[in-house]
Amino acid sequence: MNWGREMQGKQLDFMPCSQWQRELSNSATDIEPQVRELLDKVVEQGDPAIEELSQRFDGFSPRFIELKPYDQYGLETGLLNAIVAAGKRIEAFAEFQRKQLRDSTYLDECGEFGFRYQPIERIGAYIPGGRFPLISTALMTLIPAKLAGCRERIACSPSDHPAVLAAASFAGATQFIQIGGAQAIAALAFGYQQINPVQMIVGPGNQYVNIAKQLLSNRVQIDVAAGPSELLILADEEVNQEWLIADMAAQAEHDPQAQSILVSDSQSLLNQVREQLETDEALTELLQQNQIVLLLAQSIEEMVNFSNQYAAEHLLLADTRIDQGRLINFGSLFVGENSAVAYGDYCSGPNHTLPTMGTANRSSGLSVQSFMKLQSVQSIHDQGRKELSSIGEKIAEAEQLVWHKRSMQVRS
Ligand SMILES: NC(=O)c1ccc[n+]([C@@H]2O[C@H](COP(=O)([O-])OP(=O)(O)OC[C@H]3O[C@@H](n4cnc5c(N)ncnc54)[C@H](O)[C@@H]3O)[C@@H](O)[C@H]2O)c1
Ligand SMILES: [Zn+2]
Repeated sequence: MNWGREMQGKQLDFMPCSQWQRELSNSATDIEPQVRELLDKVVEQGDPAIEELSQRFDGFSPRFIELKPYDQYGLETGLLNAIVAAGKRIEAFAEFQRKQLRDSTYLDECGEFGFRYQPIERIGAYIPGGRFPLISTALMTLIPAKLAGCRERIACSPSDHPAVLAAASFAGATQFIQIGGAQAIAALAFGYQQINPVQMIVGPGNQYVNIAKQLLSNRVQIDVAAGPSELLILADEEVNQEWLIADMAAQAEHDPQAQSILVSDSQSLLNQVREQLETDEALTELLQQNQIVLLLAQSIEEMVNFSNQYAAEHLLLADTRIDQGRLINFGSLFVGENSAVAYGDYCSGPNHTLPTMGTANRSSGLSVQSFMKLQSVQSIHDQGRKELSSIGEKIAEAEQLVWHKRSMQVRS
């Protein structure tokens, strides 16, 4: 059924949100063998393979670029100030997060037990640069890593755009390598020249980058599955339609597969939005390509349920009837129509690297915590030895692990 089209002069209903299914892209699997081959080549040949791939796909050899202070790249003042202002806000949020991550212990009759946060020592941040130099990605990946306390923070990008270098410098990259694609991910994971293999790789990228990260995820920690951008808006009749239309078009412009969905229980709102979209050729096209989707809910309840089941990367709550506490699955929640997702993309503070494709129902976006390990620490005191032996020995006996039993027995 062709929802949203006119038939014999009569508007059909909008597609009910209960019938909407997210389309899962399988295009990534097509190039997987190709990326696997590139990585195998690096495993076999090492640095020369990385150089050859960089020449083949980008026409240059990887280059270590020494970063200057961020204000020495000759950037136009307005842009430089904006990078600094955005960077400071992202840093303030990361610092706030860092402060919440407190090491902690408790004492009981057996000893002292606790946990501590430990930064991952060496991380790599991929900053895409094929199509656009992504200034904000440099800030969003490197700043939390710095605040977490990661000792080495290696930025890789095929771009040597001065704004990317300035942002990487402001964000505290300890090294910068101009290298792109799967070969950049390989260089980070296996090491390259003076670079030792990193323990974690973050940052978005095209399919070559993402598949390389996934294929190497048994060697290195990787960040969220950041697929095409998604926006879900829950709206009531009072919303500013012009603002929401701009928000939907904004997330759709990230990528031809990016998608913005508006869900409302008001058919009249959806009708008005559709009418406005259809006054513009480009916006009509987004509607026809399903990059903007308008869905009708039967009730507020259904809007909440849809949102929780869809688990959007970005969720904009533009409906004063819905309590934000009822929304449980999203990458980042934007409350109220003032809160444009574009602010979050660039400069409000919280991270823009977020889970997509429904993975927000089980995973989180990038944060200071992503760059840290949670370690447990225990210290048993004299009285505790006896107490714990009396418990553990019995279990070891049942498991027939004699030396386990013995190691407790000798202490009891
Ligand atoms: N989800 C997010 O948060 C987020 C944010 C920003 C960007 N992105 C995504 O990042 C991507 C950026 O892509 P991009 O291409 O502009 O830059 P990129 O830096 O990710 O990729 C460019 C590199 O790809 C490699 N490459 C290109 N063609 C190749 C081929 N045929 N075989 C092997 N390697 C090849 C080259 O080495 C090149 O340097 C976009 O898809 C964008 O949507 C996502
Ligand atoms: Zn965006």
